[in-house]
Amino acid sequence: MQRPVIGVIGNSYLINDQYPAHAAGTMNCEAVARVSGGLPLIVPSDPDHVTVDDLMATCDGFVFTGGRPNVHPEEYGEAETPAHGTFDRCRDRIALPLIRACVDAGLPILGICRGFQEVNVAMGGTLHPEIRDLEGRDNHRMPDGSLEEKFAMRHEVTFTEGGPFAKLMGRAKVMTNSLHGQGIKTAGDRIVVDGWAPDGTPEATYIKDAKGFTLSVQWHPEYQADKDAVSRPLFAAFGDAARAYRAER
Ligand SMILES: N[C@@H](CCC(=O)NCCCC(=O)O)C(=O)O
Repeated sequence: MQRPVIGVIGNSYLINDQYPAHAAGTMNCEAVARVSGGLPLIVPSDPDHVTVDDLMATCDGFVFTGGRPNVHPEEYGEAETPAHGTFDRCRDRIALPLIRACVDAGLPILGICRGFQEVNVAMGGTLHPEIRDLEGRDNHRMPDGSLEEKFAMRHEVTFTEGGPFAKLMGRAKVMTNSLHGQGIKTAGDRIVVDGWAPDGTPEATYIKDAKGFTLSVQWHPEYQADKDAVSRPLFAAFGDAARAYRAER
């Protein structure tokens, strides 16, 4: 069977501060190709170029990747403030309806960092603009330094005993990296938080009663996914779900 086609939801960049480009991190495509066994297809996140129907007809799964710009707070009914940072309204306009359509259709999705936050907002949840400013919460932002230092293990994540993440990982606690400023404030409809950082920040979710794969994580499993004992089962299970979806349709 042909490999499942995995839409890798991209971000907008200005190369050399001048040349507009749609791109997705190489690590995401490597994880999809090497660990999920899928064909990575980078998606330009702009409703002028792609539609939800086009994408669903083409792809057997989607990775909603990380990205610096935050989901616009209007998407969850809050007014914009300086704390909300920068936005990518084009990605919001594709990613949020695409997530809802995939959940309805049972098409597998994997949310990563910004993608994890998008899944929550798409289902009606809200976000804190800056979790390190909250009482008792830690700084989860990306550290300075080399790529190795940025993606180094930073904190434990504890999963619900017997939940899908604990079953997938074969253990209730794992170590993860951490490269985000925002976090889930209220969980959306059917969003089940299944893993937490030591400060209580939600780190792993799934969508209750969804027909397809819906696991999402606040950390970045795409970093060295083929070598990492936490990333590997996640991308492998996502690939299995996309293969099953492709075989069925
Ligand atoms: N904007 C959100 C999400 C953070 C996130 O996805 N970080 C990864 C950035 C990787 C990149 O620059 O491509 C937040 O800060 O919470």
